[in-house]
Amino acid sequence: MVDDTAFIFDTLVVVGPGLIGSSVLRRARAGHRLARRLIAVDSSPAVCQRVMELGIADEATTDAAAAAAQADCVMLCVPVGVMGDVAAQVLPFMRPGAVLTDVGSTKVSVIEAISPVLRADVPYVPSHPMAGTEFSGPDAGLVDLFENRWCLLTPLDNTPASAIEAVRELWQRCGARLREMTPAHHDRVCAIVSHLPHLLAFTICGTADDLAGETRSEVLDFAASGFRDFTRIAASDPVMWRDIFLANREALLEMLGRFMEDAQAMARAIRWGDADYIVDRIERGREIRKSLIEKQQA
Ligand SMILES: NC(=O)C1=CN([C@@H]2O[C@H](COP(=O)(O)OP(=O)(O)OC[C@H]3O[C@@H](n4cnc5c(N)ncnc54)[C@H](O)[C@@H]3O)[C@@H](O)[C@H]2O)C=CC1
Ligand SMILES: O=C(O)C(=O)Cc1ccc(O)cc1
Repeated sequence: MVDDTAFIFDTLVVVGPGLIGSSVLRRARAGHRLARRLIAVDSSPAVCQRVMELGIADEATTDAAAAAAQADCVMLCVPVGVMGDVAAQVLPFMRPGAVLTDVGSTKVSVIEAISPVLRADVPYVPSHPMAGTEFSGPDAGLVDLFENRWCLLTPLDNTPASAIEAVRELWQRCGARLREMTPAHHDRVCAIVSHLPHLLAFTICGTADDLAGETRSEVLDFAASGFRDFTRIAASDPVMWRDIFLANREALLEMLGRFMEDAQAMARAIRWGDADYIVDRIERGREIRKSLIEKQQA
């Protein structure tokens, strides 16, 4: 049991204090007893400087090894494509018993990338807060980003219960609700609820942009009619989403295949005037929206 009147960790090191990392730092700064001391690590000196200007860490450095040596917990908040490299930079310097965690949007590939450099005396708890925005960087963080949102944990068979409990407590103090699942199940779920919607948003914006001249300017002028909601998601960070698509290739392609079949079925219903099919599909969409509102996840 974690003592809920004490800090969970003495020193928390957040590697990659962008949208997600800086939101955790802001939460820790706001008196939720995540950690007594906060160190931010980023490969960009400009990000380190900004973190200090924002006052959301006690220290900000590009020296991952020196920070890791002081950590009771290292949280990796970098794009999923560099998780393995960054883990290799911090793990050799971590103290025995310190906890490693990450916030990556894909889990099988991140665990595969980190596993070869893992140490038996450093427990690793993979996590994924299901909360975010289309913005990036340390200025984009929000103290209440995780409030009432799900955070998914995908512990390994040998992850000690005490480390899982500490990471659970950290997310709970960020306001999140916790669920545990296997990494493979996580990746299938996220492929349909998060990764495919982003793929569709990027694609529809590209399709609209490919339309010639006049029509393109009309897209911008009259976009309020549905298109606008896609553009918010399509404004997300290219490196982050490139990495997610490549990392979750199999599950994403499976969900895309199913979607394309269903889109074909809709096209067929429209061609043949199958009004009942069309209405049924729209009603299912409305039901899903209604249940999200009821669950306060809309
Ligand atoms: N943006 C979102 O809505 C969500 C993102 N995630 C995951 O969280 C992670 C971070 O995403 P964001 O906070 O959105 O990204 P971000 O772009 O806002 O921040 C990432 C930070 O990592 C730094 N960085 C990149 N490579 C590095 C390296 N090799 N060494 C040290 N620092 C490095 C960048 O300079 C940047 O400051 C990603 O793995 C993403 O999949 C998870 C949930 C939601
Ligand atoms: O901004 C949005 O709509 C998001 O979907 C944010 C988001 C992005 C990536 C994740 O892994 C989880 C949440």
